[in-house]
Amino acid sequence: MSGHTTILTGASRGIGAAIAKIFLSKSDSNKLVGVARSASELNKLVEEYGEDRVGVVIGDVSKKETSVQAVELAIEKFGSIDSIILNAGVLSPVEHIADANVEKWIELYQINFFSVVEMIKQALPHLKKTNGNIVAVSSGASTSVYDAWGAYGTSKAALNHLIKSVATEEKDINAISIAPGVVNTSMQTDIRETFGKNMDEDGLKKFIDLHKNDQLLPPEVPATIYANLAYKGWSKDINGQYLRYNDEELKDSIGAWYFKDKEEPKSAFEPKKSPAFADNKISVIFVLGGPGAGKGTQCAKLVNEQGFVHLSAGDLLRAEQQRPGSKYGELIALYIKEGTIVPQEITIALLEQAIKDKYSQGAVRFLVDGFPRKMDQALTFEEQIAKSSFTLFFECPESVMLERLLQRGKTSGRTDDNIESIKKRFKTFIDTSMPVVDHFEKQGKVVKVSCDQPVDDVYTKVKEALVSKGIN
Ligand SMILES: Nc1ncnc2c1ncn2[C@@H]1O[C@H](COP(=O)(O)OP(=O)(O)OP(=O)(O)O)[C@@H](O)[C@H]1O
Ligand SMILES: O=c1ccn([C@@H]2O[C@H](COP(=O)(O)O)[C@@H](O)[C@H]2O)c(=O)[nH]1
Repeated sequence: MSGHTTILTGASRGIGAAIAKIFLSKSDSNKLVGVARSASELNKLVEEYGEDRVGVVIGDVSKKETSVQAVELAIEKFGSIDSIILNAGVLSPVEHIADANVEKWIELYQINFFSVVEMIKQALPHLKKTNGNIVAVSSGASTSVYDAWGAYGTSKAALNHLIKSVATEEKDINAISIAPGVVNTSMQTDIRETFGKNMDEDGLKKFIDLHKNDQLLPPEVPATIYANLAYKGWSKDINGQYLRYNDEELKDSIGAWYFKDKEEPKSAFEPKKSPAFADNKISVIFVLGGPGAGKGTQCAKLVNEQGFVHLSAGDLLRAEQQRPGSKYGELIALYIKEGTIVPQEITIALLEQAIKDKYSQGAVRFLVDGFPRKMDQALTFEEQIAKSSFTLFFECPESVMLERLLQRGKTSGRTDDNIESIKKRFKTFIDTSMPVVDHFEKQGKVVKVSCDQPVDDVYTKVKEALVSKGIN
């Protein structure tokens, strides 16, 4: 039996579910034993990747038999264990120490800490044979105090120490503890809706604001780091350490793709930087509409007849995905197939470069197609690159878009022109992209064109829309 086998706890939701998918899509020879309390999501993994690559253990990680079963299953089914990813964890009880219900703290420790000791102990003899990797999902709360998070924070601090200890005691294995950043999972929903009542107002507001300003990380971002670490390992000099998912120290080990500056969210009092193309040096029209509405088709006509430069964010991402040596390739592929929005840093960097290249060749009129798809992109683009003149929005019934995409899928070769991805893209469009259209509409900067007609009829309306905005 060959390939890399990992055991992943907390595999059915949030970061764990994303790690499972990313790990399994990295290589057809990767195998996973997923551990979770509920079966449904793990069974979906079995359906998608096959019984010969996915083993399932349904159980409570705080029970010894769950770890024993996971290790036994990995060995029986796949023959070895190359890594374990210790992700299962709970946040509750969120309460001040003065009010501590110690029984509840012990329950939390059973899950967040003792289950990890047990799983490491059970897997260790097998990990030693493969010089395997132990990757623990820690938290920023292990080193910083968050109000009323004493139980969780101390358990994660203990986890960091455990990882350092095992890396020191066991020379044949590697162990590392990584904090995932503030991630858009059900834990954040619980903080906002339930646990927050015991936190002080300022502490809770930070989380509410991150959510409101669309600054929570998609689970795929840290999940990619965890999957890569488990799969590829890391350099000796960081073995045993606690790091954040975007720390520079990880860069060399995994060629990671997502390293944000370590700066905190900007203060409201900081002076705003002006965009790269201030003072109307260029004109930018955002072209938005549902998947398959016909944005690309109409943009192509405008390029031919009116001399615009057409930049499709989707095309730029697909080109970056294909570019040999791209460190973002795998990540982009995953987001596109899932119909979700690639982290803005990647897309905006690609767009900025493309605009600068074209500008240096004399271009000043840009159609930016399929962007911004998310509020954070809209705000960052207008702050850092250029203000948009307006948004051309294509309205189209979903049934028509579906038909067009399925038709296009017969020849496009796109990984997202299939019914599963299309459904996800429609959902992302409604949930994530429509708020951008609403945002610009409130500023009186949206022109709508209905596009459920033949291409040339739509084009006539597009030209009228441009004329209404002073463009001939
Ligand atoms: N008005 C139209 N009538 C019929 N078919 C159309 C029309 N406009 C576009 N199409 C076809 O529908 C498909 C989707 O069009 P297009 O690629 O332009 O959409 P899009 O909005 O850019 O899609 P995506 O967001 O997925 O990139 C294409 O195969 C195109 O030929
Ligand atoms: O700003 C963007 C634009 C696109 N994406 C991703 O690409 C696919 C395909 O985009 P098309 O415009 O249909 O070519 C889209 O579903 C997203 O996954 C993105 O992340 N950010």
